[in-house]
Amino acid sequence: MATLSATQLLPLSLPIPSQKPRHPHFRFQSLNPNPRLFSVISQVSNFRPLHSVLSSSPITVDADSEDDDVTLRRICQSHVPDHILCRMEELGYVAPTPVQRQALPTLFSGRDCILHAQTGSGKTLTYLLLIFGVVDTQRSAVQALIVVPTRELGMQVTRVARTLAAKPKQGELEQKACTVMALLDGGMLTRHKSWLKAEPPTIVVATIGSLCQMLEKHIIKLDSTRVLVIDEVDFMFSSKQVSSLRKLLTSYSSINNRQTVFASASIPQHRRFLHDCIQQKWTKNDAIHIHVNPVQPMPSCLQHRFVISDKSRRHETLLSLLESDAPQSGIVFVGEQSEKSKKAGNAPPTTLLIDFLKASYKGCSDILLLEEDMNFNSRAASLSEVRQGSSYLLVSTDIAARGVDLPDTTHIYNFDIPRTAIDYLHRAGRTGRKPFSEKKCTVTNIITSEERFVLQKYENELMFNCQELIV
Ligand SMILES: Nc1ncnc2c1ncn2[C@@H]1O[C@H](COP(=O)(O)OP(=O)(O)OP(=O)(O)O)[C@@H](O)[C@H]1O
Repeated sequence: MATLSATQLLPLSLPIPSQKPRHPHFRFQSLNPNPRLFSVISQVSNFRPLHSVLSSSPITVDADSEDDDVTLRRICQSHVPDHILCRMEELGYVAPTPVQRQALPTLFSGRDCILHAQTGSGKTLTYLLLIFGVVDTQRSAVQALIVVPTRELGMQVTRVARTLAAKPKQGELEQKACTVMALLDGGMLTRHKSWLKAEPPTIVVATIGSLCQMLEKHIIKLDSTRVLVIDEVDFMFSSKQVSSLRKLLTSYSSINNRQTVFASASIPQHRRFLHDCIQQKWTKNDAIHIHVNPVQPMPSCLQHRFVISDKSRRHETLLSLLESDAPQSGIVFVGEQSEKSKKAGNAPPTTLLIDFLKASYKGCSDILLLEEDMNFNSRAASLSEVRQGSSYLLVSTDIAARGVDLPDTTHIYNFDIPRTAIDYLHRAGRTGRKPFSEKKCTVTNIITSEERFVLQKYENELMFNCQELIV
């Protein structure tokens, strides 16, 4: 069966970070920079999974059963309507990913949950299955709310939800189809207002700005909301909109009426976060942290490389990398333009790079740009072109680093080194997104010799090895 040894369910009685962990196994939660310890951790935790020694945890998760053949249908059977399960299988979701296997039974039990699992591990389907299990499509009210950081991620989640919720075939069921509204920055809020007034959708996928506008004007009501999901929760709490988020969690809806789910591949200081969730009443007291594969924060199918290049020669270095890799589909991440450079009237680095690639790289006809400064329509056009194309090269800022699911991406290039290890994890996680595939995907960093120590720091924090490549 799949190794579930690293699965760790943290119960309420967690030590807050300033305290010494109550149980020595808690040390496995931290990202240990020592690669030797990595194997020790695996062995020890194999020997004694944490949740098996924590008798205070009232939840037994089915996912740890010795059943290799467990299917998503079996896990969801008595919770999710059959037509959703059929649709799910038609879409190819048959076997559960580790996070689905581990989290769904807990979610169906009604507990608030922090879903903490690798990029591309299937967290979206996990919380959507919970939602489909809870909502009653006969009722005309917003019963589930999913909050996302960007319009791009919102469109993607909406698309998956709508695909799963596709109207049951005629005569099959008398059930009304589940309606899904995308209430996202850059959308036509007047149209949404009329829709919300006429017949509220069952599920709303929203960015916090647009949502709060609707809440302040009392156009959207959350009294009937039974599930609230905050996706990319660590990013949301570190964004400028944190006060709106707090308000949403405590004033606009109440923990007693809803089940709260937080999801991300990175939750720094997760024990403190869980503690805060309970203290601040963002979740109920028995909220649980489900951490899948904590000893390996990034998918194992990723190969990491670096190339040392002079700043002034990075365009040429990237070009020779592309020519030798000939990637089927890739994303090139470029850092944001500094304020100083903007004030000096310089062209953005993304524009300079895309112009260079269009003029000199012949390996791909679809070279596209995605960045914050583009208008929403152009951003949507870029992404939909990328989704339709069989081969693409997307030049993007970190706007594409969180949540965006382009499963065919085989290569990531960090043209500029990410600012933090967490940014590295999310950029790298735009590839290796086929849960049951063994196919290797590549992450390549173009760095200066001075930046080598920064990359080394990320390697230690995220426990991966980066091989030097000479071009
Ligand atoms: N059970 C499954 N079987 C096959 N594919 C799956 C399954 N669950 C999810 N997927 C696919 O895995 C990919 C990644 O899923 P998803 O976008 O939910 O990842 P995520 O965990 O939210 O990642 P991130 O942290 O990067 O946002 C998607 O293309 C999705 O269709």
